[in-house]
Amino acid sequence: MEDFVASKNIKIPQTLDDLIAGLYEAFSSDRVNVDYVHTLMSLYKSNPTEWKKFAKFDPHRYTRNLADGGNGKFNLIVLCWGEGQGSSIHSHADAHCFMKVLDGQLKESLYDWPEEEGQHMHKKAENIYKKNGVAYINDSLGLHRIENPSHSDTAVSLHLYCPAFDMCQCFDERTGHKHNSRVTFYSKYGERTPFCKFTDAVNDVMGGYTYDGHVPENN
Ligand SMILES: N[C@@H](CS(=O)O)C(=O)O
Ligand SMILES: [Fe+2]
Repeated sequence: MEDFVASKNIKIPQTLDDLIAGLYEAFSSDRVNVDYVHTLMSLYKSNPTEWKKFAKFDPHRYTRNLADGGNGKFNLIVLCWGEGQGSSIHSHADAHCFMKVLDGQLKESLYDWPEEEGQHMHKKAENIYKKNGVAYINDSLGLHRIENPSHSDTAVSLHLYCPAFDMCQCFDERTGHKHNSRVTFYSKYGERTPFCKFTDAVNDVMGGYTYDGHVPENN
């Protein structure tokens, strides 16, 4: 990574604001340089005083808290994982997905896309990411599930999605059956989003039962 830093002349982000400024620059053109963004996110050293305002936990499920809308190019989201909380196996709506651990540890289980329904899904790898580690996935690499494996410590991660998305697919590990799922924001810019019951056909929600003012199309 150091060679890459030297050769690309990357300015090391000293603060979360520096990181966000670097990301705006990185996403100012339409081509996403995955290695560059990965390096930039790795170089930022997590400082809780900078991201605590976004980190809102829920006792029942992991939360998604919008930190920056990336000028319409990307979403930067702080995810909070209580002890033992995790996501279901899911896809990423054709987006680039970067995940940096800000606190604690997270376990990623990687799966192949199911070839046909009715078969147990194949787990192809398991990775543990420690504080400041960065993971990357997109749909061509497969599906994943993230968990906080600790039963005594919480975990926090910073996710960058480009482009932003509000629906993805979730999969049943035993059968490969998939269904559409809405991804919501538990808070935006540090403010809790108001509760609302959805009335459309999508009944699964990732990231907290909230309504963020935008109703996606029915599935
Ligand atoms: N992609 C998930 C988080 S994770 O489990 O990777 C989400 O945006 O909610
Ligand atoms: Fe994910």
